Formats: sequence, structure tokens, C-alpha cells
Amino acid sequence: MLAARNLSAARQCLRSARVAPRFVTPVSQRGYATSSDDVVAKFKGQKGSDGKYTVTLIEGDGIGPEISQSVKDIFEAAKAPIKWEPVDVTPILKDGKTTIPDEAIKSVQKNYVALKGPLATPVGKGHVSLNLTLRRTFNLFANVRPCRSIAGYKTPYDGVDTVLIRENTEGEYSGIEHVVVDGVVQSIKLITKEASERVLRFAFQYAESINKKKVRVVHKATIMKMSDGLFLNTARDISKDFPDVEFDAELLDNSCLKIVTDPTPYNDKVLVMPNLYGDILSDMCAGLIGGLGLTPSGNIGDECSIFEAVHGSAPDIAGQGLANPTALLLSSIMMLQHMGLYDHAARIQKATFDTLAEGKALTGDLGGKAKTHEYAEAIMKRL
Ligand SMILES: NC(=O)C1=CN([C@@H]2O[C@H](COP(=O)(O)OP(=O)(O)OC[C@H]3O[C@@H](n4cnc5c(N)ncnc54)[C@H](O)[C@@H]3O)[C@@H](O)[C@H]2O)C=CC1
Ligand SMILES: O=C(O)CCC(=O)C(=O)O
Ligand SMILES: [Mg+2]
Repeated sequence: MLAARNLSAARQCLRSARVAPRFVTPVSQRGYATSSDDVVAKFKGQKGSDGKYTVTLIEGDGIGPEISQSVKDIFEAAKAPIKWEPVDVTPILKDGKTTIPDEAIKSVQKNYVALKGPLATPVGKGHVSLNLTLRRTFNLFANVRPCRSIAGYKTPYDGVDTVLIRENTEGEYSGIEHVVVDGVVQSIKLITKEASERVLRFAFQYAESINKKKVRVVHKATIMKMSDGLFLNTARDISKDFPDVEFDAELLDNSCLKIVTDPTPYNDKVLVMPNLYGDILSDMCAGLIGGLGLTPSGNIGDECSIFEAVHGSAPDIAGQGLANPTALLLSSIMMLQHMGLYDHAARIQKATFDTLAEGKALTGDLGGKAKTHEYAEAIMKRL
């Protein structure tokens, strides 16, 4: 009884502590704003004697090395104060479990931040997803996936500005599966109150920090009454701690229909949802603005964060210089903003958006003829 009361008091204390404003830096400078002034201060302490910050780099599979090269070239041209620390994440088997090498883990823990290219996951048999392994290893509980229309690049949808936050450690992605009897398998969707609380609280704080004062939970608690029900009820509880943020909920299928019909009513909201729904909806949103070559993301944790594109390793175009590096580049801009390097982020972002708007050096996915490196060079010329 006493323990329960202590736990509840501790939770209450945590709630009030975290509701306090987290930023001094004005929102106009913070851009994607995934961190706080405290986190920025932590990075300042990481600055080396050469004036540079070390960032772990996981180049990834398929198109990963090509798009990573573009980011490295553009950062060099922009004189961004980043020293890359490349690590190998080839999976190893440890105590019967797939894991990533210790050096990679230590590098991210030391640097607090990584930029990551896509990692391929074999279908069916084979190693578990290394993307999930990384998210779980570093407890990167919130996956922030913004999706904004690119000025000058016309799609059937104008002025898209959605932000989706995906629970990043459990749900349908838990990978707990077993054979019940031959021909019958069971896959467990694990939802805990603790992980739900963590990502929901982040979503409310994030909404406040980017001045989108509405949070919408996307769920299917009509069918998954217990699991999505727990997520939704937890959201209702957490919303009471954020009286200035409007809160509502919507069924996933209805959200899909409404977003592809007209995404603009979603511009003033932060959408938050269990893992798989966020996975699917974020690819869908990318389709609204021109495809997966354009959408960034940040996997955010309390200790460290990993920034990566929404897309995968694109084996159909790998090794041919056809990939659009914009999604990884925008992820690296999110990363700079996360670290408080706002001026460098703004310069690279402007050069990128101006290049896209000019439309002379676009990659094939955007209807252009430029190779990956030619598009990167066009950005570099503007820096
Ligand atoms: N976070 C990660 O590292 C992710 C990894 N994956 C993995 O990637 C592999 C391939 O998955 P797919 O289903 O093919 O999805 P995908 O996202 O790799 O590709 C889907 C389609 O989008 C295109 N595309 C993706 N990124 C592009 C870019 N930067 N520029 C131009 N076109 C681009 C591809 O050519 C393809 O036609 C799988 O092994 C999957 O497990 C998938 C999603 C995320
Ligand atoms: O890990 C994977 O293979 C897929 C991950 C994914 O689709 C995503 O993170 O959006
Ligand atoms: Mg995905």
C-alpha cells in the first residue's frame, strides 16, 4: 500500500516536473525541435578542442552509403562542425540473440547522437530488424516523423505539414511470435502503460514546443479494446496534465481516408499512435508530398537519439546513383537542430529547399534526371 502510494507520488512529481517549459530558444529557430535547452547544453559540453562534435554514423545498406556520402559532402561544404564516427552494425549472435557490436553501442552512448542510413531486414527467417534492435537498445521511445510539402514541387496536395509521433519500442513491432500448433501462429501486440505514458507525454510536450496545440491519438480501440484501449485511456489521463493542448482521438481507418482526401486539417495537430500504425501512416504521408525520398525522422530517447530517413534500403535502385538523399539530409538537419546547431541547420536547409524549388537538378523520383551526387553538388554550390 505504502509502495503504491510512493509510486503514485513519484509519478505525480515526474508529471509536474516535466510539464515545465523546456525551451528558451524561440520556436522559429528550433525547426523540428526534438530536444530541449537541457539537451542542447549537454551537446555543448561535447564540443571537442577542434570546435567539432563527434556524431556516430551508420551508413546502412542498399542506397545507404550513396545517400550518406551526399550528406557528408554537403556537411563538409557547409563547414558544419561535425566529425563523423562510422560504426559497423553487422549483426552478431550473442547468447542466442541477435545484437549489434559493442563498439557501435559504445559510440552512440558516448556521442549521444547518431545519423543512420537504412538497414535491410530479411523477410521471414533471418535476423530480427536491426532498426528495431537499435531503437530498443537505446530506448528511443518516440519516433518523430514530420512531413511538409516542398515548395516548388507540385503534388495533388498543397501545404501539407503533418507531424506524426510513433511509439517506437513495442506494440505490433514487439516481434513476440510463436507457433500454437502446425498451421496456427500467434503474434503478440504488447502495449504497456509505461511506454504509452512516455511517448504520449513526449507528444504533448512536443505539441507545446512547436506551437501546434492539438494532440490527436490514432487508434483502433474499437477492435483492440485492451491494447489500443490502454494507449487511448493513458492518453486521456496524460492530457489532463496539459490543459492548454486540445486532445481528441480518431480511428486509424478514418484517419487514412481523411488524410488522403485533404491533409490540411491535420496541419495544426500532432498525431500520436502505436508503433505499426505510425510505420504505415508515415509512408502514406510521404506519398502526399512526393515520396519517401523527402521525409526525415528522429528516434528520440532520454539519453541519446538516432536520426534517419523514413524510407528503407531501396534495393530496387541501390548502387545506381538514383537515390534521393533529401530524406537523410533533412534527418541530418533535424539532428543539427536537436544538438542546438541552428545556424548550420538553417543554411543547409535553405540550400536544399532552394535547389528543390529551382527544379533543375532533381533526382528521378521527383521527375528529374540528376544522379544522387549531381543533386548534392547543386546544393553544395549554394552553400
Ligand atoms: N528504418 C529503416 O532502416 C527501414 C528499413 N527498411 C528495410 O528496407 C528494405 C526495403 O524495403 P522496401 O519495402 O523496398 O521500402 P523502401 O522504403 O526501401 O522503398 C520503397 C520504394 O521507395 C523508393 N525509395 C525509397 N527511398 C528512396 C530514396 N531515398 N530515393 C528514391 N526512391 C526511394 C524505393 O526505390 C522503392 O521503390 C527492407 O529490407 C526493409 O526491411 C524499410 C523501412 C525502413
Ligand atoms: O526495420 C525494418 O525493417 C522496417 C522499419 C520501418 O519500416 C520503419 O522504421 O519505418
Ligand atoms: Mg516503415
